[in-house]
Amino acid sequence: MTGPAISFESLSLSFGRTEVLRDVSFRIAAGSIHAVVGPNGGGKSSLIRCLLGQVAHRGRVMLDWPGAPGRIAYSPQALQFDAGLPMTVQDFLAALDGARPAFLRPSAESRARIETRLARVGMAGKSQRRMGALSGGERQRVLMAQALDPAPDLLILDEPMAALDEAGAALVEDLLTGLRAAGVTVIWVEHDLDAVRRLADRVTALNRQLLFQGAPRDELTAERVIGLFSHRAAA
Ligand SMILES: Nc1ncnc2c1ncn2[C@@H]1O[C@H](COP(=O)(O)OP(=O)(O)OP(=O)(O)O)[C@@H](O)[C@H]1O
Repeated sequence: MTGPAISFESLSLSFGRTEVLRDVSFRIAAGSIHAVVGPNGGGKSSLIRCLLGQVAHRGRVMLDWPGAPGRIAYSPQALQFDAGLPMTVQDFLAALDGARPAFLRPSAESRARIETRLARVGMAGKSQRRMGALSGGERQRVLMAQALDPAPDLLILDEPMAALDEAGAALVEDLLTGLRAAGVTVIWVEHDLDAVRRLADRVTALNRQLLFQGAPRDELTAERVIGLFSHRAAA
């Protein structure tokens, strides 16, 4: 076991007058794959931003590590950047390494490591492609590549399969299975409920407030699923 347990306690978040999360409390077990599901605008990404410390919120988020705090990695839902930037995949991954100034050519060792990372996500040989020229799925794979190396102890995935084709989704499923075996804690925002049923240990459903949580096979019944996605986000 390398990953932490995570407790959200009475988490509330508002943007101006809009209440995005209301009194949300739940716990994620150490070393588990924990899915967060819910309708668009239901507050899933906002919950992640609270966990990452990116937004001021009420309530508490606590990480309970089994030993010394480990590495936290994050693969965001999307990457915002100017598509015209002359930035290659290699430039992007090297800049995130942060070991040397971004304008210097990465060392041979760093370039080899980037190639290995890319191969792991099915992007072998694409390090010289321009980031702005990648498809949505390829961009998603690059985001996964940066999250997986160095090996994380806590991995936060915000809709990793959203832009992926079937092969890409299968790759993410394989990666998740490997992460579980390694004892990594994974918090996984996902719309594909079949994938959640197959892979997640626990699921939490959010629509601004906590709707239900438990084992996916018990909780994601047909009725619940219809109820979950037939409404817009709560006002
Ligand atoms: N910085 C912000 N300022 C104002 N409102 C925001 C901000 N960020 C998010 N919101 C609003 O908070 C609500 C919840 O958004 P959030 O992105 O957390 O939902 P989500 O469940 O991740 O949705 P999706 O599945 O569409 O990604 C939405 O109504 C969104 O417009």
